[in-house]
Amino acid sequence: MTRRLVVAAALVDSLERPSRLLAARRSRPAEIAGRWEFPGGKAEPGEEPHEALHRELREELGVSVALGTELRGPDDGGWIITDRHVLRLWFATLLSGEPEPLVEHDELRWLDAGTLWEVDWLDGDVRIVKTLADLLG
Ligand SMILES: Nc1nc2c([nH]c(=O)n2[C@H]2C[C@H](O)[C@@H](COP(=O)(O)OP(=O)(O)OP(=O)(O)O)O2)c(=O)[nH]1
Repeated sequence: MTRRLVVAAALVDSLERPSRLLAARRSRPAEIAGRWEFPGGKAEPGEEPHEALHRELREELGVSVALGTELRGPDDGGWIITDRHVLRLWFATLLSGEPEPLVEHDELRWLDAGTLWEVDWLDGDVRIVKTLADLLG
């Protein structure tokens, strides 16, 4: 089965020395409402992953970002997050705008190494967060 590509951002305070990461709480759909994730969404057919990610962050958070490197995962470079979706994740920092939960999120939180597990991450994201935990200073 081909999984749908979801592109998302590990939005951090600094690409060189990240210490804080932005997590977003889903407000819908009901099955995952209240769980936390990396902001992002599905790439449209024919859309480049970077282009899709800039679009999603603009729509969801109202920000523009600079993209850094990709945090490559074990599943052909991506991260299988559900039966139907594979995630690709890029580091990013803010260029303009202050992130707001505009659509499909109802809360945002900046987390550091000490608070990373205070939120209830979506099941598929847990192993990604474990990998990121080692990178947060
Ligand atoms: N954006 C995002 N989605 C995730 C993460 N982890 C995870 O399991 N998912 C799941 C939730 C959804 O079932 C799916 C992504 O779909 P989405 O609803 O964010 O996509 P979208 O913004 O394009 O929304 P839509 O137009 O399809 O409603 O992947 C994550 O960290 N970020």
